[in-house]
Amino acid sequence: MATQHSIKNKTNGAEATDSTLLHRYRAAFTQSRDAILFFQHGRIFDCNPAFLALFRIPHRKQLAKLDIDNLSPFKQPNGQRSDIAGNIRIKRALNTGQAFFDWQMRDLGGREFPAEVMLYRLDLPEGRVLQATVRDISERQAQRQALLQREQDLLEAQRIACLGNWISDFERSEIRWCEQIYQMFGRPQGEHITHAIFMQAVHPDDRDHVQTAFDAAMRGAPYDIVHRVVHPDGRVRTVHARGQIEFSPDGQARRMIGTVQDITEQKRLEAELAHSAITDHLTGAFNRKRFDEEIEKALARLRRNGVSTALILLDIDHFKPVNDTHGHDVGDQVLVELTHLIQESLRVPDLLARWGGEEFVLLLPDTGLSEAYYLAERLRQLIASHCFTVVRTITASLSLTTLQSTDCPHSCMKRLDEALYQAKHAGRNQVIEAPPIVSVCNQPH
Ligand SMILES: Nc1nc2c(ncn2[C@@H]2O[C@H](COP(=O)(O)OP(=O)(O)OP(=O)(O)O)[C@@H](O)[C@H]2O)c(=O)[nH]1
Repeated sequence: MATQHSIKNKTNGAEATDSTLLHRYRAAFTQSRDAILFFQHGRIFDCNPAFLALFRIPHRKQLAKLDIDNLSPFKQPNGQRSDIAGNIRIKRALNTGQAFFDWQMRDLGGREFPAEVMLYRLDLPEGRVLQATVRDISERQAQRQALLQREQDLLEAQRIACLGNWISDFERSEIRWCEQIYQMFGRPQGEHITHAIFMQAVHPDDRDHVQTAFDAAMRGAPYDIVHRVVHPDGRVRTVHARGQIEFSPDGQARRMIGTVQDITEQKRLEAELAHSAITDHLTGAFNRKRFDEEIEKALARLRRNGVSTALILLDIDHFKPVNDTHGHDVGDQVLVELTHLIQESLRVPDLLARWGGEEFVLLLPDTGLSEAYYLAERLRQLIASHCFTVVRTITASLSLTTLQSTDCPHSCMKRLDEALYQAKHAGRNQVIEAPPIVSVCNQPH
């Protein structure tokens, strides 16, 4: 008795479940937001409301007149004819049971839109039919397009800023560079980059510096370094790299993520600025600022190591008549020519500065009085024998001295000035040695 009752319940339960399921399937079909249709031999014989809405079919009765080809434009965006390309996919679904693809659709109002299509073959007692699920992906594509556009904008901004981004993946032992960095490093796009290849591209003189910064970054310090890179063709660029290590929860360094900026041009401008700050614009000789720095260093060297430094002061004779007779431009030209003439006679450590107007000063490290006299005399003769543009002949008067440990810049320049005055008074075009007196410096400097 008990067994009979239980079978009846089971039977009732099974009947109830089937009808519920049918109800649910129907609801899923009619309420689905995806457009679903069934077709056979190109004719649609059933669809859900989402399909009618998506393709703007006003009434279900119109389905009878509708061919599956009416739902696509004549050609797909890749130029293929929709009917031919569509048939290939239908055949694939019939043969293999399914086919998934992206497709350009067209509704009855003529609006075209991209869609994702899933075709399933259904083997029904009345024959093989195809179920198609069509999903409008125009919004997704618009989002993808916007994302692509943003990526391109970012790349463009990075290009303008000469900036690139990189990831050093320690787990895979590789470095991933953006396009920009391959250009910055002069490497072929897409080359597999390892730490060793990166270090090879770093200027040999900067490698230790980069490795030290990298090791510090591995201990958690920010990676922030300026270094040079050498292109395979030998060109050198200067870059500013910044990065930060990412650690896993157990404290393992997983990867370093960062940026690198090409600052070659900025460095060139800085160097140009620094150079112009210590250079006389007309002649290209150093200016007084640079001379003042160098004389202080020479005095410090003398006091520390007893290294002798000589100074020569040079003043063009009768320069005023040059300007008065030939004009200021010719006077300028004489100053430039004279500078080149002197510079060609100097050693690398010697420094030529324009002291003012038509006066120049030479600082000669590691030079004694007799050597300085020899150079001064040589310069005097060179100037007197040189044929200057327009003016042809000019002469110069020179004085010289060596730095004394009790000197200050002011005292030795005073000594030189006095000796130069004597040279002028003695008839110009001559060299006078300033007596090496022990000076007491009371001038603030
Ligand atoms: N063209 C040109 N002339 C300059 C420049 N700086 C100074 N001078 C000129 O140099 C001349 C110097 O004249 P003075 O100080 O009288 O000396 P000098 O005529 O050379 O006579 P001595 O030094 O006594 O032999 C002046 O005419 C200045 O105008 C410059 O940058 N360009």
